[in-house]
Amino acid sequence: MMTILKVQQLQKTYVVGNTEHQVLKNIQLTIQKGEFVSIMGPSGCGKSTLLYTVSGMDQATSGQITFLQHNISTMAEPQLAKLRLEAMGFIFQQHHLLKNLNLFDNIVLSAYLAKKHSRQKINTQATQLMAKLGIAQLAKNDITQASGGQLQRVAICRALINNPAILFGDEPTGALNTAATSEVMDVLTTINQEGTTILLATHDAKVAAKTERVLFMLDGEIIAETTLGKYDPINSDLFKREQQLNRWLVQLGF
Ligand SMILES: Nc1ncnc2c1ncn2[C@@H]1O[C@H](COP(=O)(O)OP(=O)(O)OP(=O)(O)O)[C@@H](O)[C@H]1O
Repeated sequence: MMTILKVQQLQKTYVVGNTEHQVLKNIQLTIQKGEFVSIMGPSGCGKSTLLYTVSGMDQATSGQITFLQHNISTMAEPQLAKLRLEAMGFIFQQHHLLKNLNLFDNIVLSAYLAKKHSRQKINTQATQLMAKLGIAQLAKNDITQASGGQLQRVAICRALINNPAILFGDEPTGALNTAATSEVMDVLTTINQEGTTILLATHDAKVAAKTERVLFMLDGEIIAETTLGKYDPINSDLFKREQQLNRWLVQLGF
């Protein structure tokens, strides 16, 4: 096993007026390459802050964050931005696609900016990704010509275009209906099976039940975790996984 992300004694404090608000308290977290991990916990417990801090989008107050061989905690912003572009993918509750570009161009834009590969190679990769996610026919559409679930799949293609080592998701299914949530989770499961490490925050136990390991946060700390093992859409008993997770969440008072 190879550790992809190691977080030690991470603290994050926001100062609002004269008041310090400690949002992350002494977080320890290790993610192995290839894992699919979710973070649950009540609203305001710090899930998003944790994702943004470990990915270097937000600065830690103290502690150490090691991503691959990079010490994120001490990296300068230009290097961090390059690392994020080349090695991390992000999906959010809202797709944040640009409305003046068609869906294909939304996907390729960050890879064109990264300039690591020729446009021809990037276009081929985008076409393959869209086909894999079942949205090839939407390439020329704009964002008003696709459903919420389809747009989120476009956002996933965009996040994967630079072949990131890790994909972060902040409530990636939060704006979707049940059917679209299930579709997106199946897509993420396939991507994970193919080797991409995934860390996502979710309120939804049905989403977390499809992940391999679930962390529970309360008031800025990870207070518990449970391992469900890899979800296999063909052979896994999803109902059993959901029951197991719900029992655990009830024990935690969630
Ligand atoms: N930029 C900021 N300045 C001040 N306080 C902030 C800032 N961002 C977040 N917070 C506070 O930090 C705490 C944790 O917020 P965060 O969004 O990380 O929680 P969360 O668990 O993701 O919540 P939700 O599930 O509702 O998205 C909250 O009390 C929030 O108000």
